[in-house]
Amino acid sequence: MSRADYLSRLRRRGLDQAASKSRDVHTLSTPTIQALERIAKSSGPLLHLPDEVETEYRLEWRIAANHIRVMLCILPMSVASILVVFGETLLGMPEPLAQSMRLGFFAIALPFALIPAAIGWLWPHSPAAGALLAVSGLVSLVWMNVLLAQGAALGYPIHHALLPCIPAGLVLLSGFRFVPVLGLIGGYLAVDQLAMQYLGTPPRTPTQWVGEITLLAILAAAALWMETTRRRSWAALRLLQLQAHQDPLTGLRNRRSFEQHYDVVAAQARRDGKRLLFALADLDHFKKINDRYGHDYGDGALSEVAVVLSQFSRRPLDAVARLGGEEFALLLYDCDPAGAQARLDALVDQVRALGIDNEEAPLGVLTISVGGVISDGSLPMSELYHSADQHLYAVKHRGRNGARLGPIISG
Ligand SMILES: Nc1nc2c(ncn2[C@@H]2O[C@H](COP(=O)(O)OP(=O)(O)OP(=O)(O)O)[C@@H](O)[C@H]2O)c(=O)[nH]1
Repeated sequence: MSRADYLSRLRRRGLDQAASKSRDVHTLSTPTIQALERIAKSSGPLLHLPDEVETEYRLEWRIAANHIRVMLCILPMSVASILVVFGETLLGMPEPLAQSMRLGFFAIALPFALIPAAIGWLWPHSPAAGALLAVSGLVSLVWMNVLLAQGAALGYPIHHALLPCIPAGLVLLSGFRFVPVLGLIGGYLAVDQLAMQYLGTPPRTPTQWVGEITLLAILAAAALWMETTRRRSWAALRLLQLQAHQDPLTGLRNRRSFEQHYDVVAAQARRDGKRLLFALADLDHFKKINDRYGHDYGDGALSEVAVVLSQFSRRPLDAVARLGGEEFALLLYDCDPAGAQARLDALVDQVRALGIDNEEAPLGVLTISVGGVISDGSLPMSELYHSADQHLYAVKHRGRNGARLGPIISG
């Protein structure tokens, strides 16, 4: 089964949630890492993140900004509802205008603000809330223009300054994202022109125009600045995250990242009644390599073994890590004993087949010893580690270059 097929099957079963919870923070391509490094140091505007991480950035931002966006939808609407309900008494509005205001507010503005707020609350991953808010802003703008025209006809002029409050609010709700903000400003100006032409909104004075255009330009500049700063900090944070979870020599997960991943995978295995393979792999006579060929050669050997190991981690919930020194760990989700034994044997064969010189070792090449256990996810990783280590020790004891799989263990 190809990786794409497997991913779509996972999605159907809802496992992708677990995979994304334990996001493979260390698996970014070298060009992406280099681009992130450039962005983190750059002082230029509008930094474009590499495609590999752009979606991740947007998703994280959408989720992080969600609560505040929901609050921003609800709070101004609550204040506006008071003004709208008591418009006649508080603002001395003529009755027909107050009536249209109430109608427009409860039929258009309020639902158009509350529905996106609810969508954002219930489905924070979805981009629908943002899109709906933009539509809601434009519809509210048309409604405001109708009120302006009606106010002028009734001799109760409503100030034009109320109009740019709508794009200003939307810019805030968009989290000052530059491209959507430009779209909003364009939409605002278009609705404005159409309203003047077809709804009879009174034209602005030149000073009003200057004020309005200046405000829109300030909003656009603020969005550009915020978006650039945010992208730069995100790139720096992503690099830090990468370093905190990655072994610098081999690029594999480090122990911390592996332990976090194990917790997620174990919980998923318990939920789905699946088994997982946990294996410890330790290079044989590695000290002889360092002593005979030097530390750099040893480092190269570790990197090559890491490449072999990473090929055994094919599914989204699988993982491979360098726990320290010449010790590696492998975690395979949904693995039965026969499959597990076959993979561990293949690992041993493939490391030996690398043919990395180790003249002072019995076989003349670098080999690996592996101890593994299968569990149902009910045990903490420390117990699997302890058990796998005993099997690994047994392999070392009986001459190395082999794999031993223990019986299934559970809590
Ligand atoms: N080159 C290099 N060597 C490392 C690194 N980390 C640990 N080592 C070396 O790995 C060697 C481990 O030696 P031992 O623990 O005696 O294990 P071994 O020689 O592989 O013997 P067995 O495990 O019993 O087969 C030591 O010489 C460490 O210095 C590293 O990052 N790079």
